[in-house]
Amino acid sequence: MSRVCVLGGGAWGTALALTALRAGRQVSLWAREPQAAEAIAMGSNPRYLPDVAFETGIKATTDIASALAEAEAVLVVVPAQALRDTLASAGPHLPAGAPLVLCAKGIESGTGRLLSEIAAEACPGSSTATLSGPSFATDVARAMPTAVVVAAKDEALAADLAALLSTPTFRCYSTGDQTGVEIGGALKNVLAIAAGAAQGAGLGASAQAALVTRGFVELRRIGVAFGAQPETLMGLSGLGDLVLTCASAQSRNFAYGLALGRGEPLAGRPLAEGVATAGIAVRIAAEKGVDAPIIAATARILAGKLTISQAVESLMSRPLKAEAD
Ligand SMILES: NC(=O)C1=CN([C@@H]2O[C@H](COP(=O)(O)OP(=O)(O)OC[C@H]3O[C@@H](n4cnc5c(N)ncnc54)[C@H](OP(=O)(O)O)[C@@H]3O)[C@@H](O)[C@H]2O)C=CC1
Ligand SMILES: O=C(CO)COP(=O)(O)O
Repeated sequence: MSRVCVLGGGAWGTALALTALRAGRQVSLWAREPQAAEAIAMGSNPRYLPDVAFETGIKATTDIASALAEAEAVLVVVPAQALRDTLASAGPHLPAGAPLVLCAKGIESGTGRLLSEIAAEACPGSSTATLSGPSFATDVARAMPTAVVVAAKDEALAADLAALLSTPTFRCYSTGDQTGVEIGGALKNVLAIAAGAAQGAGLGASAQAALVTRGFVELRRIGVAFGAQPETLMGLSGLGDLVLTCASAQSRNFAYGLALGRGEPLAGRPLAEGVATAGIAVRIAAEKGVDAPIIAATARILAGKLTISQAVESLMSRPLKAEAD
């Protein structure tokens, strides 16, 4: 494999296209807007990576068929809720045998499908992998040291894709636990909103640490209920990404929570995947019989059904029991 196509010209799509370029691959990229494609081809992405100038060499286009032509691997880097429609557009042009590498973090809000399940429905002939882990697009675009994981049920495919995308500054581990990697990436976004809201509401550093730690327990419980391996949830794509995004306003999910906690306007903010994932995560947890009170409280706050102080009161007054986890 040496020809990589990236679907999506946002922050993460651009950063991953640059990584593939730096790994020595031929890289095409599909963006919806002509200005975006032109800028990326010329070494900038003013809307999504405003402060980063980068090398040229990405063949960016608004023509999805030409972007996909001859691709040997396809990185799908549009928001989770746009994945199904994007794959429907890409499907007729996918080169035979090219795996889909799913790079978004979320769960489909209407159906509860994981992203690999959406891909299996939309492109039944394609194999899929998931790329996830603690990695801010600006860091990656600037070639700052970063480690992620590529997961596929076919472990040899995961290892091949990890080798395809690794560079001296972008270290890709590989695993066969795709479900574990997907769950970690989706749920950490919800918890990052909660952590940002706690900070914005001035609840203090002790509350913040309790929230992240007990939130991780909920992420792990849900992951295990899906059959994920606990080690995966403890790894880069679970705990690692949770730690990153719950501690930095560079995270759009954390920043969304911060604005929420401060009572600032939320309309028009950058993409925060956790907003669409929170409600469906609660439904999934309930279906699996998993107790997830922090995720549930976050969803209710986002839906305007609970204030942050009511959420704190309800979480702090839950009956204490000996916690096995
Ligand atoms: N940014 C980051 O640091 C990281 C992001 N991710 C994940 O990657 C995914 C994408 O995030 P990111 O690139 O940062 O997001 P951005 O908001 O930066 O970019 C989103 C991109 O998707 C396109 N897009 C939006 N809606 C649709 C749609 N309905 N159909 C097709 N394309 C659409 C946008 O195009 P247009 O401009 O035309 O609207 C844009 O190119 C998310 O799931 C995120 O969680 C993962 C790791 C790191
Ligand atoms: O997933 C990310 C880092 O690993 C990016 O987080 P945000 O989408 O919250 O910015």
